[in-house]
Formats: sequence, structure tokens, C-alpha cells
Amino acid sequence: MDFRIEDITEEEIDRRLSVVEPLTDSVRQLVDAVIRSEVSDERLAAAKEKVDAIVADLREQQRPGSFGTPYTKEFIGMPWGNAAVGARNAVAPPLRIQRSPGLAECEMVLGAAYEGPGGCVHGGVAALLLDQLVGEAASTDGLPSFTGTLTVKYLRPTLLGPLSARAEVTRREGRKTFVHATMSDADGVTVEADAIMICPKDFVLPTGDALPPAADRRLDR
Ligand SMILES: CCCCCCCC(=O)SCCNC(=O)CCNC(=O)[C@H](O)C(C)(C)COP(=O)(O)OP(=O)(O)OC[C@H]1O[C@@H](n2cnc3c(N)ncnc32)[C@H](O)[C@@H]1OP(=O)(O)O
Repeated sequence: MDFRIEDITEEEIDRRLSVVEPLTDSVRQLVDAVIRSEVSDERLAAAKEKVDAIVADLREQQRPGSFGTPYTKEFIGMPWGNAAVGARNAVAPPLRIQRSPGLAECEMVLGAAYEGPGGCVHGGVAALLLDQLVGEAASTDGLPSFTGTLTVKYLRPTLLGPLSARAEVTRREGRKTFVHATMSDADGVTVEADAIMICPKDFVLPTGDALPPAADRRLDR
């Protein structure tokens, strides 16, 4: 796992985000436009040429493999490639997660890129987002927790559009944290999930350091 340390300030994080987040948003717009565009085949083919040129430009300098999760020395996490919340990942819906002890919540608008059955959210996307949320809720005490088991129950179709999601810790037993999560539309809960999150035994950072005290850790931003 890549938890490398990057020695930068919060101001530098903000500066980098101010550059990449608008780019990621534009790529999200691109994805949505490709799905829904009804322009001619010729214009679609011309768009491909332009996109290929942008890709070639960006690939002139790129890191090998994935983005990983760098941390500052103050243990602020930068999971910017994350599939659910990555600031540089256009696949991730633009979630803004609110955290308080044992609780993670967010509101979102899921559009055409997240479709499963016609007009409805893909079940795997709902599971992805709830998986992230249970991880965030379990980690609000600063202990990194991995999903051991995630059980998802789809109560009724979730229509694309404005939605909210919530995950709450229900109990802790040693390294195990139990979390209940829901996804809801304006009429109530559409998907619910229960997770057993586990803090791996003897967790140490790849730098060889033990984790700092929980109060000093901010696993995400
Ligand atoms: C802020 C960040 C948010 C991030 C959100 C993202 C969430 C994710 O998607 S994480 C990625 C998906 N999950 C994974 O890849 C995890 C892969 N699995 C593993 O790494 C390990 O199996 C891990 C860490 C879950 C458990 O390993 P380990 O620490 O060795 O567990 P182990 O010591 O055997 O067991 C500890 C306890 O957990 C239980 N347990 C172990 N595995 C599981 C499991 N899969 N499900 C439920 N319980 C389990 C054991 O029964 C044991 O219970 P008890 O103490 O009561 O006997």
C-alpha cells in the first residue's frame, strides 16, 4: 500500500487543489457530454482527436502506477486518486463528506455517468459510495479501518439525481468497528448497508513509524 509522506503545507495543498479540482470537474463534464451528446458522427470523431491530444500532453510527465495516498508530516491525507472521493479522479462523484465522531454524511447529485438500470443509480456505484462512507465513519477516531465485510440491501430503485448518504458507527469491539449506512432520495432510504471495518493488526506506516496519537491525525481532507 502507498501511504507515502509528502512534506507540504496546508496552503500548498489548497494551491494544488485549486488547480486540479476545476480540471477534474471539466473532465466530469466531458464524460457526461460523451454519454449524452447527439452531435454528428463527424463531430464525435473530431472530439476524439482533441481528447487524444490532451491525453498525450498530460502523459508527457506522469507518475508510474496509481496516485496512492500521500500524507503530510501533520498526517493530513491526500487520497486524490480515490475512486469515490479523489480530487483528481473524474470517476469519483464530487462528494463533499461531512465528518463528526463516528459519523460521515454527504449530499450528491448522481448523473448519467452513474447509471445502472435506465434512469437509476448502478448498484455497484451505490455500494462504492457507501463503502467509502462507512470507511470514513469508522476512521473519524483516526484509526485507519479497512472494509472486512460490506452487506448491501437494495430496498427500491435509486433514481439518478439529488441524493444523500449517511454512515454511523453502531459499536466498536477491539479492532472491529460496526457501521450502518444508508443512501436516500427525497422519499426516504433506497439502499442500506452494514459493514464490519477492521483496523489491521500492528498497523505501521510504510515509513516504519507507528501512527501518531489519534488526536493528531486527519486521515482525509
Ligand atoms: C478515511 C478512509 C476511507 C477509506 C474507505 C475505503 C474502504 C475500503 O474500500 S477498504 C478496501 C477493501 N478492503 C480490503 O481490501 C481489506 C482486505 N482485507 C484485509 O486487509 C485484512 O483481511 C483485514 C485488515 C480486513 C483483517 O486482517 P487482520 O487484521 O489480519 O484480521 P484478523 O487479525 O485475522 O481478525 C481480526 C478480527 O476481525 C475479524 N475479521 C477478519 N477479517 C474479517 C472480514 N473480512 N470480515 C469480518 N470480520 C473479519 C476476525 O474474525 C477477528 O475478529 P475477533 O477479534 O472477534 O476474533
